[in-house]
Amino acid sequence: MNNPPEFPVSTTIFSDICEAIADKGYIVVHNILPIQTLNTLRDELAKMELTEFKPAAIGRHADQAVIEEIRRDKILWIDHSNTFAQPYFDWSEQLRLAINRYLFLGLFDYETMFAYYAKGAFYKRHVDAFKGQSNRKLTSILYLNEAWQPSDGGELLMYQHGQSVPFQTVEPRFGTMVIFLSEMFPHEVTQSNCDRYSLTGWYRVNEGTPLA
Ligand SMILES: O=C(O)CCC(=O)C(=O)O
Ligand SMILES: [Fe+2]
Repeated sequence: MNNPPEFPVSTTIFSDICEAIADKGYIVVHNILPIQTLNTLRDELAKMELTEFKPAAIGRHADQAVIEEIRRDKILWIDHSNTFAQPYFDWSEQLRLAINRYLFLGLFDYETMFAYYAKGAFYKRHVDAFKGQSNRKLTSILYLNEAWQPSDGGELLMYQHGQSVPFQTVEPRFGTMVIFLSEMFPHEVTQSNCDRYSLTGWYRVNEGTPLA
């Protein structure tokens, strides 16, 4: 067996993530980013007018009534023009390079959005990418809810395909990140009983890259 590539000492978390993705397809990590980075993301998110958040869509063909049956979150795409998120983008880029080096996934770029679930919002069971139909390969979700309580709901439930009992429940606590292969796990967000904030990203392969 080949030795895994070496990682800089300060980034052993990347090797842990790569190993977990290779082994079981997902990982949940707590306190994943420096507290300053998390605080900045939370502060900037709080400053953004919630009116800037738009109801999320699902594919091209569903009408708004159908969408609201499936998901009630509101989203706001962010990119490099949002300079406050640079440390987050730098970290995400290091992860992309590590994954490509270790797993040869050919991740090409990264799209990311803030998601806001108001009281009562949810997202029914779905997969982020269908095999052969999407260039989304890897999903990352960073939670930014400081005083989260179990009674607040809004949990991420992860399923194996064909199973109706979740194998993993993730509480959307401040600084927790879940990373998973986008095609591999159906998942849902249970009804949130209070405001719930997250930063969701998808690593994509290049359009035109044949999907395995
Ligand atoms: O916020 C979460 O826990 C999951 C969100 C999700 O599944 C999605 O945006 O596709
Ligand atoms: Fe999803």
